[in-house]
Amino acid sequence: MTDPIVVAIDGPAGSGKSSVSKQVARRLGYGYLDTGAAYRALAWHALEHGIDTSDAASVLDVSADFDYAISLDPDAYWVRVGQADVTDAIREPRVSDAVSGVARVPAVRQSVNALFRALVARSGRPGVVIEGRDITTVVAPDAPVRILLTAAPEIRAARRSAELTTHDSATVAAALHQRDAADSAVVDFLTAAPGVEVVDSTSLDFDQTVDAVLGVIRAALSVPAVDPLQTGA
Ligand SMILES: Nc1ncnc2c1ncn2[C@@H]1O[C@H](COP(=O)(O)OP(=O)(O)OP(=O)(O)O)[C@@H](O)[C@H]1O
Ligand SMILES: Nc1ccn([C@@H]2O[C@H](COP(=O)(O)O)[C@@H](O)[C@H]2O)c(=O)n1
Repeated sequence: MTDPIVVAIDGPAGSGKSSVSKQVARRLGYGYLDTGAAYRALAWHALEHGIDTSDAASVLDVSADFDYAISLDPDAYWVRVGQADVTDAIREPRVSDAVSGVARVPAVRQSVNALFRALVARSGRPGVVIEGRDITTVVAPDAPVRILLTAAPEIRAARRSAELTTHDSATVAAALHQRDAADSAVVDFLTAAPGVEVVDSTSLDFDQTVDAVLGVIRAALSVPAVDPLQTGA
């Protein structure tokens, strides 16, 4: 079997990476791999064990019994740690606040990156849209399609705030920007590496952003502008 086509997408928090990538994967019949979910699940696992995620040695310790699984099906997305379905739990603000500590541990990054490559290779799909922070530069630097998905910081904060209606918008915005600052000290996802196409969704709605990303993919892969899923054929 041939290796799947890899569409690599990076970007800051709230730029639309997961929602847009999932929809793009659906439209192309590709798999969808959310790499942030692995870091979030490990942060959740560490919190369950009462670990301080800013302590790298403790994070490494707890990662030894981290039994992680994720679905690459964009229509049936789930994340598990052992027998626990953590799909929703890993989106909680307490996990978002803790995740950067986990993600800055080099041994953790190496281990999850190897897992991501293995998941893509055995996906059984013609292609996989894989999104995160270092996909275009570290995980899949040779991918035929590499995109940096951005949006103005205040727009990203407003979109995230609209999702987390139980939290006040200033708190949500501060947490999002703080996470970006911590994460960007580890990997650069704010500037496009050479050969990476920028899609700025600041003044695009969701469907327009999906179309813009599909346009970049089609141009890179020389795929016709009309696909069967889009026309309902
Ligand atoms: N172009 C867009 N216009 C309007 N809303 C959008 C657009 N793109 C994404 N959204 C919405 O913004 C919110 C954040 O998007 P999403 O969760 O996909 O971002 P993300 O980059 O994966 O964030 P994080 O890195 O924090 O997980 C979602 O509610 C999503 O539906
Ligand atoms: N390739 C990646 C992906 C994610 N991270 C870290 O995980 C956190 C959660 O990611 P989301 O995409 O779900 O927001 C993120 O804040 C990073 O700390 C990463 O380091 N590399």
